[in-house]
Amino acid sequence: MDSTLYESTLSDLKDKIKSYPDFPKEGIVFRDIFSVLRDPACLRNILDLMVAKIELLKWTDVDVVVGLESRGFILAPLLAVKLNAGFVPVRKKGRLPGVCKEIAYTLEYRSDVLEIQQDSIHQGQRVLIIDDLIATGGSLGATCKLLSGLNANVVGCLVLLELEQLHGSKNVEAPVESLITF
Ligand SMILES: O=P(O)(O)OC[C@H]1O[C@H](OP(=O)(O)OP(=O)(O)O)[C@H](O)[C@@H]1O
Ligand SMILES: Nc1ncnc2[nH]cnc12
Repeated sequence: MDSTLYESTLSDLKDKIKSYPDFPKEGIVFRDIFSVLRDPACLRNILDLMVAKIELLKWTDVDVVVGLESRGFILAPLLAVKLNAGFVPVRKKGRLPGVCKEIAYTLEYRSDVLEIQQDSIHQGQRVLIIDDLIATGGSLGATCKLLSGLNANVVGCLVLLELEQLHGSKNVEAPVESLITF
């Protein structure tokens, strides 16, 4: 994709993302990806732009795409198909059967526990982590730690939106890239 088209498509997407002040708590400005996903052209553009970014970063050679529950589950499997990779979920505690590894974490507006199935990734597999958004980096940081515990080779994390002022990538041990910053 040529760089002028890339930039204008991103700028158009950014303009269409709706923001909700004081949701889900006072002081949080909630950036709602569903306001663009419902538009078929925007959904297609998001996918194309994410693939273009992955190609630019040379992150294409991956075995597994990991997605974070729940909004990460929308984009991760779509990208896994494009990259000819498998999809592995990281879920909130108590939802995955079998032996799981867990980690407690804090995000912009609450705390929780994340889990991954122990047999879902093999030692040395190349992993790309996908989520909709990075705020404090709590969720992606915890996911990287879970994957380190499975001896995975995390190539990087790609998100659609980054909340720049929170400097979330500092809390993530793998490289973090985003398409749109607020
Ligand atoms: O960088 P952080 O501070 O960790 O925040 C980012 C996370 O917050 C949201 O998840 P959340 O679990 O709140 O909601 P969801 O279940 O709708 O994805 C979002 O989808 C990211 O995963
Ligand atoms: N400000 C925000 N908007 C949407 N999702 C979020 N997850 C964490 N912080 C968020």
